[in-house]
Amino acid sequence: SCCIQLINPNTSLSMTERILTAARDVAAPGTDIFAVCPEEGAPSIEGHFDEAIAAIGVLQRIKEGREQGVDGHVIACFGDPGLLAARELASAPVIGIAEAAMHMATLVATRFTVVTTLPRTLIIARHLLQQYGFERHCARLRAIDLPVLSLEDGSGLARRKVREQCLNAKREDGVGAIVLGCAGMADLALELSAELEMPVIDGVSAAVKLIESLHGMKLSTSKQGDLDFPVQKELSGYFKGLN
Ligand SMILES: O=C(O)C[C@H]1NC(=O)NC1=O
Repeated sequence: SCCIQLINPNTSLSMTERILTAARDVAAPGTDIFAVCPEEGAPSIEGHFDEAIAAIGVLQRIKEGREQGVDGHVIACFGDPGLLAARELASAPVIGIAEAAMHMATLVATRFTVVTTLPRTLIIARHLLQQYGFERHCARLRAIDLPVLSLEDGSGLARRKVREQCLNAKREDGVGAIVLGCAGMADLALELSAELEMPVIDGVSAAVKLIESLHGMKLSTSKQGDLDFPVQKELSGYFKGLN
């Protein structure tokens, strides 16, 4: 069996619930998944400032998950905030949903488009493409120009905008796959894949399956080199219990 800690780095409980549902829908029979979010922080993550804030909450939860002995951690925010810091702190594998979705896209298509929320967050996806080495695989970055929490407002507007951008990508971008650039879009992947007749990939599902694969291969985060546990030192104030 495999126990996965799903971390929503933003503090919106409704989003955490929806992310957990999407994860459980694809989990293998022997996989248990539970979801957490930071006690304090940003209700949505829409830029560099929000990412910095969120990373601290992610690290807090990573430490708790390590102490609970989880078999893997998913950082369920498309910016993968705190990913490498989390890997230093963790024993088990840590997978971000952006890297997971991008990897899966390269396995089923030669090029993909990313569809995310606010245009100002496109640079974050661009930075990740550079960091992960996927720049040449990504043909286009698109945004629906709505805030992250518009995916939670029940109006259906965000879903319609995501569908619109996916149709544009299929028609214009010359890509074989689409990556959904927000954890809050997780529940749209299957219906859009069916309607567009092409892989529309959600990072939450992708990350869960990658953790299961790593677990099955008995692979954990390497402690050889730069992802070793953090250098021991006296951390003060809020950070006291982090190391
Ligand atoms: O950058 C985005 O649009 C998506 C990112 N923000 C957030 O609060 N959860 C996410 O997946």
